Amino acid sequence: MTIEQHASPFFLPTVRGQFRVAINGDASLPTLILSNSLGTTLEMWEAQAATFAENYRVVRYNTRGHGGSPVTPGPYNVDDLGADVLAILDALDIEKASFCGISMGGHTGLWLGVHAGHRFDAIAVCNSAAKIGIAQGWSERAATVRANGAGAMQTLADSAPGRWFTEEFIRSHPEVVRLAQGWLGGIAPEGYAACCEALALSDLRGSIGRIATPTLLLAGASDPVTTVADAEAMCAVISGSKLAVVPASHLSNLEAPQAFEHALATFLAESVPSI
Ligand SMILES: O=C(O)CC1=CCC(=O)O1
Repeated sequence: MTIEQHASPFFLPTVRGQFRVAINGDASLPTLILSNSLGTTLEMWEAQAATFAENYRVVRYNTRGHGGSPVTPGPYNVDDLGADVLAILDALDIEKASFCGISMGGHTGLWLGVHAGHRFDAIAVCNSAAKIGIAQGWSERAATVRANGAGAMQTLADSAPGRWFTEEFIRSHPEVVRLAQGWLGGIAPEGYAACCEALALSDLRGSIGRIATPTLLLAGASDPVTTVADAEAMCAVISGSKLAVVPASHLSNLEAPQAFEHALATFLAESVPSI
């Protein structure tokens, strides 16, 4: 397929189904692919797409189960989520890219570093961990969502701000908080539950030491979900990796976009050839 600018999301056919994708930036630039967190959509990267499109062809996609991407019956596993990224790159004829994912998206980035590092110049793992949360918690959340459908998504959206943002940000930026809650409220229950199960099943602690691609571990100083200690633990075992801590909670690209973009831009400039 000829890669053009698709600033508005479109449906990209791949061997693993049709994914909702948006592309910003000139086709001659190196590719940066952005991966969303659980319960959000590619719209979470609006600010970063605008910033990084000056130097990169920015490809955003919705993870399986989310916002127009395939909602196949679960459970999913992280192999599915990683293979989807490779299918999207293949469908766009992109041999090599840089990757930035947040939370579940960052966990997918770790899988890509372990299993397909040759396809990436650089991998940024933001607000994430080699094992996110505890399996039982994710399995229970998946079961609740399956049992209660749209009502459960609304309940999760109501409680999301405390998991995603600091109290100070919730007070000062209610419009951003409402926007993010709206993304979660619109996710298909089966897709959300199936991704919870992927997080329940996945434990990459024993394999991330094999990552040889330049890796950034970006943490939010006030993140209660995936902590600075989680990022430090990954940094200790991924050879040559870098650590950055930004003043934010879990959705740090929304809460501290300037600090997030500065850390990511610095890392990419050091890691990506010809930038
Ligand atoms: O529970 C949440 O909403 C936070 C979260 C954990 C993994 C992820 O992607 O988001």
